[in-house]
Amino acid sequence: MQIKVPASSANLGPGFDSIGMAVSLYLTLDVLEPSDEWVIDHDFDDLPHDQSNMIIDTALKIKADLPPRHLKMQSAIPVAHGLGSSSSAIVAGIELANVLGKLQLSNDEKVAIACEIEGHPDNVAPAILGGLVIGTNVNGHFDAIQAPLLPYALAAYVPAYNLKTADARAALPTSLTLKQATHGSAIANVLVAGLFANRYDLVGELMEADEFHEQPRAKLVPELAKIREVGHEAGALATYLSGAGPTVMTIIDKQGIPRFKQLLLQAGLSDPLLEIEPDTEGVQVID
Ligand SMILES: Nc1ncnc2c1ncn2[C@@H]1O[C@H](COP(=O)(O)OP(=O)(O)O)[C@@H](O)[C@H]1O
Ligand SMILES: N[C@@H](CCOP(=O)(O)O)C(=O)O
Repeated sequence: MQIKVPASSANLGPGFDSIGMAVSLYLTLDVLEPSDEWVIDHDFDDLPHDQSNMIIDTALKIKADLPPRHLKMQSAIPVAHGLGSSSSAIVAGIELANVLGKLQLSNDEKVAIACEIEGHPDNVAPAILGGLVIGTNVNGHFDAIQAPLLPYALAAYVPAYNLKTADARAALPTSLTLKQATHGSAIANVLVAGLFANRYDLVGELMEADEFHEQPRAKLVPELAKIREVGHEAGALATYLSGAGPTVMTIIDKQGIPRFKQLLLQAGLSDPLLEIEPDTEGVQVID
């Protein structure tokens, strides 16, 4: 049996900690034979191979008496790069507990559990549900709703350096003025309305008008401003900091990507540019 989990690109600009999109990079987890101890094979130097691995740790948080298995994990999701690698591990762990423990969890239950672990829904909710998802917690429960996807391709600029989410969150202010909070929230509100009204140009403009997190994080990801400028020249709809970075996501017509890539190189930006697209399936179990 195999569990397949998509990466996720969170925030989409002003949707900080609330809006996220599943994207076509995947973690796969092969559930192999029973074992005396939990063992997970993978090729990531910095990740553990025992039950301290986030995938197994998450599964045991949900069902502590799961009998140990030999697992094999492969992932195209760069770790600590703003593409939801930690969330993909959490969601894989929830699904592992769900299947091995025969829990029959609903998607809403998976989302609620994942949000409680991660603390915010904008990676785990799209990784579970697929598509573009908007969520938050209210009165002690998390809820997430899918919104229409933008009919565009995605180009993810992936700098070589890592940026742990915790470090990028430490760069944020602890408070905002009422004016900043209400205006930043209003921008996100109109972005969501624009998604349902197919007002793509307005959505693109609002995606680049975040007032919560991109400015204080700009010093950690100096490429963002330049990529956004090059994106405008290439006719992209929008460019935003993917999650906590350093990945920078550009929403662009597929046929515009080659010229975008060429303009980035001319601007001295030569790190990998991944041509991806939204994922619409979310977490899958493949027998
Ligand atoms: N495939 C994986 N398997 C197990 N743990 C993982 C995996 N991917 C990420 N993690 C855990 O998540 C941490 C990175 O989380 P974070 O800083 O939030 O980065 P990201 O922006 O990629 O989510 C890693 O240090 C590791 O502990
Ligand atoms: N809203 C969070 C999103 C973190 O996403 P990740 O892919 O970097 O884990 C934040 O911006 O801190």
